[in-house]
Amino acid sequence: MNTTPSGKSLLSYDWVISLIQQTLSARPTQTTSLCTSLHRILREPIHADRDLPPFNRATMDGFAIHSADYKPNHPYTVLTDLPAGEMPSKHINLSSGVISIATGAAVPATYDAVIPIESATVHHDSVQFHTESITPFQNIHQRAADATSGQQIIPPNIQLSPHHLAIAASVGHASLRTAKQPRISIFTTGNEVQSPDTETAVLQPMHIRNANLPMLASLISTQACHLSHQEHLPDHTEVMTEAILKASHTSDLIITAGSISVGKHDHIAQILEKLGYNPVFQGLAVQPGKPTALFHNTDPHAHPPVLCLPGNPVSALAAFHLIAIPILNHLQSNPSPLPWQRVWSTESITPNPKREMFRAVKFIGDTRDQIQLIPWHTSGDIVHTALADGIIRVPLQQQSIPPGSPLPFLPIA
Ligand SMILES: Nc1nc2c(c(=O)[nH]1)N[C@H]1C(S)=C(S)[C@@H](COP(=O)(O)OP(=O)(O)OC[C@H]3O[C@@H](n4cnc5c(N)ncnc54)[C@H](O)[C@@H]3O)O[C@H]1N2
Ligand code: MOO
Repeated sequence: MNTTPSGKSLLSYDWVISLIQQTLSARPTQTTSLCTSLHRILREPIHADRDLPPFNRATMDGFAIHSADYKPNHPYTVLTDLPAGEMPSKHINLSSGVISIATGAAVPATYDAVIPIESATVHHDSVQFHTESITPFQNIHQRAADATSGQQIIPPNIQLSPHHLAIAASVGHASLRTAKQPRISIFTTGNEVQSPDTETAVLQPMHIRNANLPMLASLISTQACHLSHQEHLPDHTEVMTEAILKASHTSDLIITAGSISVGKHDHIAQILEKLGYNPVFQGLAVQPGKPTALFHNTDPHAHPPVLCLPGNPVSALAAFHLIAIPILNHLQSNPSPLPWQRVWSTESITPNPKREMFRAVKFIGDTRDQIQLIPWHTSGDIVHTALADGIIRVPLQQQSIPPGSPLPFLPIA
């Protein structure tokens, strides 16, 4: 049976994703100013407050004309010049000639076409055009062509990009209703793990430097959330308990790395259980990332969920992409799926028949859909990811996967 050493069954990755969706609740809604709304999840539909464009907009600098009156090389009187943002004087009889018009100006109702300046020869207040014929509404972006007043133009629950802010601004939203971003605390663990700035000469032979803290903190910065705290903890239950309790006040999710396997010095699960936490899942049939666990508390208002990533840096990297990002998306009701894409293997791959394998790969050639495995030296080897473009998902199966087979690929941040 596919179990952890403590006898619990390992859950499939897909099952764990559905458990996340069933167990965690989405964050509340708040109002954010337009300029602070970038990358947040929109929680309201945005409607056009008037027709878009609101008037027949000239799309070229040139001359506004009534198309039915058009004759090539005929001299037309230029009645006035119309810059964007202005109206022609009411005293001008527009049907007695054409007007010079700027891109972005509202074309008066008398006219239904704009001839670009490049097709015109101007002589004082007279103009002739060289084009053979013109068509109604040429070079005019017609009123309501983009949206009619009241029409929904951005649906709710999408992640806001700069162009969404442009759309919202154009219909008069100086602020938006968005999902509150989760505040995240990160803890790495381990007495052997020293600060990255420890000098080589000072580092003990049995010590290593902290690779996970900068990696996880920067991964958080790629997501729509707020890093409220980051700290390295020794393998000391009281210190770890205190730190987790303290972070509970300022976090909507706590992420730990390490100390979650089955060894004597792996304390996190027992600490969480003493604090009233229960596992949502603990142990996945994946490699790397097997010990990954999610705990939630019987008192979720006082104690945020805790996601425990394995300490091995490649496991933490993979589990962040595979598990933490779906959790962060779910907390904000961001329905975006992970950006899996299909790639083709250029070599034969031997799957793990008990655990779905996730492996670092790099693209071969320019098409970015042919991949090569990067040799794997255990999940402790972060060095092998240096040239990785992403990870592939290798299905659970006995038979080897022949070259040319399609596989799901997830880019790494
Ligand atoms: N008897 C068993 N032992 C292990 C099992 C198992 O099923 N039975 N699972 C293995 C797997 S798979 C993994 S993954 C690791 C995960 O263990 P932990 O999450 O408890 O992590 P640690 O033991 O604390 O550390 C593992 C490894 O990673 C290094 N590490 C930890 N933190 C950092 C850091 N911040 N920066 C760099 N490297 C770090 C640590 O020194 C260890 O070498 O358990 C297996 N064992
Ligand atoms: O799950 Mo561990 O992350 O396989 O090495």
